[in-house]
Amino acid sequence: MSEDRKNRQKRIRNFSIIAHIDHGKSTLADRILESTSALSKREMRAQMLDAMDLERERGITIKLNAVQLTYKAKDGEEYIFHLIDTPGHVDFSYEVSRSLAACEGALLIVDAAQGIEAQTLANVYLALENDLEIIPVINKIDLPSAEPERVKQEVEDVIGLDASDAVLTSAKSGIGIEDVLEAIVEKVPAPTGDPDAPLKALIFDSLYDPYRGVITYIRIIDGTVKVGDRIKMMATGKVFEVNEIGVFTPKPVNKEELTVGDVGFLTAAIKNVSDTRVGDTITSADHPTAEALPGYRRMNPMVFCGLYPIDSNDYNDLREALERLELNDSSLQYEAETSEALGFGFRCGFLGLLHMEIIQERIEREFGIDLITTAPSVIYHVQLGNGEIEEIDNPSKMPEGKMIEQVEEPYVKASVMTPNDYVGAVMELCQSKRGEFIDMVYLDENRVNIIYHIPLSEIVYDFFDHLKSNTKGYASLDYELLGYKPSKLVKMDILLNGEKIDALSIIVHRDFAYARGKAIVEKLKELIPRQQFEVPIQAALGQKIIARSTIKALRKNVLAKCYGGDISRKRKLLEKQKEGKKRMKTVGRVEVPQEAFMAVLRLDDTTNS
Ligand SMILES: Nc1nc2c(ncn2[C@@H]2O[C@H](COP(=O)(O)OP(=O)(O)OP(=O)(O)O)[C@@H](O)[C@H]2O)c(=O)[nH]1
Repeated sequence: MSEDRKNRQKRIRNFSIIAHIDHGKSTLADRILESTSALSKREMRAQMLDAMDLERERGITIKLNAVQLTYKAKDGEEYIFHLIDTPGHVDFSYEVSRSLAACEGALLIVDAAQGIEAQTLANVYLALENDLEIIPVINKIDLPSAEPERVKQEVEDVIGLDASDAVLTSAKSGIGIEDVLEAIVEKVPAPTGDPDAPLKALIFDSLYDPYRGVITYIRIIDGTVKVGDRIKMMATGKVFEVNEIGVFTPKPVNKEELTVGDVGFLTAAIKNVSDTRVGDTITSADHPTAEALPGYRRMNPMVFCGLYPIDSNDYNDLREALERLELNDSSLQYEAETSEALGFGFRCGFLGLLHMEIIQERIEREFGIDLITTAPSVIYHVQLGNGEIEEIDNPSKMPEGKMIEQVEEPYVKASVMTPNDYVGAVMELCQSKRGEFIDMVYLDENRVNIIYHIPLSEIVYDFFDHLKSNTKGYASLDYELLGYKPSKLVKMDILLNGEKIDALSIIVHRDFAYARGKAIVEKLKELIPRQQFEVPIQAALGQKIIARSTIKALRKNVLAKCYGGDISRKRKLLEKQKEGKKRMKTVGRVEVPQEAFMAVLRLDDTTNS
């Protein structure tokens, strides 16, 4: 038995595909699935690995997936592949690292026309950190603008990888797919663990299923696990009995055992997702291993915002929705908060803006709850006169100005790769976002990597959108947290009808406060519909009003037309009004639409200049 396992182990290859967004990762994964006949053509829906609707719509990959495939190689042997999917967006690099820890190799896809982009490099570093064998794949060679030789050279010069035998593919037209499969067999090392040693399995993801409890996605590093075994979670010491074991092909298929090198799933009537921490080690309860795997470093959310139900009766449903989402997404954080303006809601922490938007959309779609979201904020470190340091993730909680000694904000190191022609545009954008120029490195005669230190708060909102539009989509961005630096920051309050609206407060740089305040009150004037009465909008620093505009009163009352007579007509009109109010929240006496809460940050280019 043990011999069989060892023989089988030699034929296992565990790998991920890493790429910059849109370089063809999903398309290549589809081709690999097709040609290892995991699915019949008919079953094969486009982009099978991107299972969730949202992912398909947005064309991005969020959740990790692991598929077992079999491939009959040219040497006549049948190999077992585990393809572990990774997300491609900059917000999710932590999840990339998680899946890479379950692999021995990675296919590095580079677009033959575009060459290396910011996340190509970022992903390579993650793969190197995990000691993976990297196989360069130059994709989209069918494009007229493809320059595979130039891109190979770039891979050698910029990444320092030997690209002489890089695989050339067109995932779209199916060219080079067999070469990719053969390269996996030849270059990715087989797993090295011992099938007879005590069990050591890495949890790289988990998912809550209402019927089966928590489903953990595992990679076996040492030992073997069978149905009926008693297993122990090393972080919590909790013991469970294994109910089900299996692999995804991509359909779930139950198995009797998983052994060294296998990547699959396990259920054990685990009701509480906190018992299966991603990165934890599962071992045998009866023959435990002495040492757990190193695990993952915990990723802290970087962006925070308030989520409030429009209908306050939905509060409990919103709590439930967040609980459910957290089960499958350990990087989501939330805690209850109250706002004078918006009532009861939650302060939530996200990895980035895209993560935030995805969660928000899922709550609205999957749970049917209409939300008001407040403008996202980063965490500020506020040093008080008495030496204490407070961490502030909600601008309205900023202490009074006179108590503050100093405010620090998080900075990131941003690298922007761009064609030469847009260097000016990129630098202008970075400067306008309070960026500090650090370095500029030529990748080849036409492409540059520009490094800036920029406050995270300036990056999170619309930096990426501006970058794309200022460079016609050619520039790419990657960033990592640098640390905290002192800044001249102040809280700006917004008053509607004389009342301070806590959910609209923001933290701004003092030098930009006046321009920003002016722009915000003008924008709010456009966004907030006219009411029955005049509504002044003011921006204030402390007690001092720095900008003001006024929404004029509505001239006509819709009901006035009804002459008090026909009651059903009156009701209809009221219904109609209600429809129009869907995404509004009454704040004090003023009805404020969702867009207004975002408008404090999403302002056009002019605000920082
Ligand atoms: N011409 C050409 N287009 C390709 C090729 N491979 C992928 N594409 C196209 O490139 C676009 C992006 O491909 P995806 O496979 O979705 O890219 P991805 O890297 O998975 O993107 P994310 O999932 O968003 O990270 C799609 O429109 C594909 O049809 C190729 O070999 N040639």
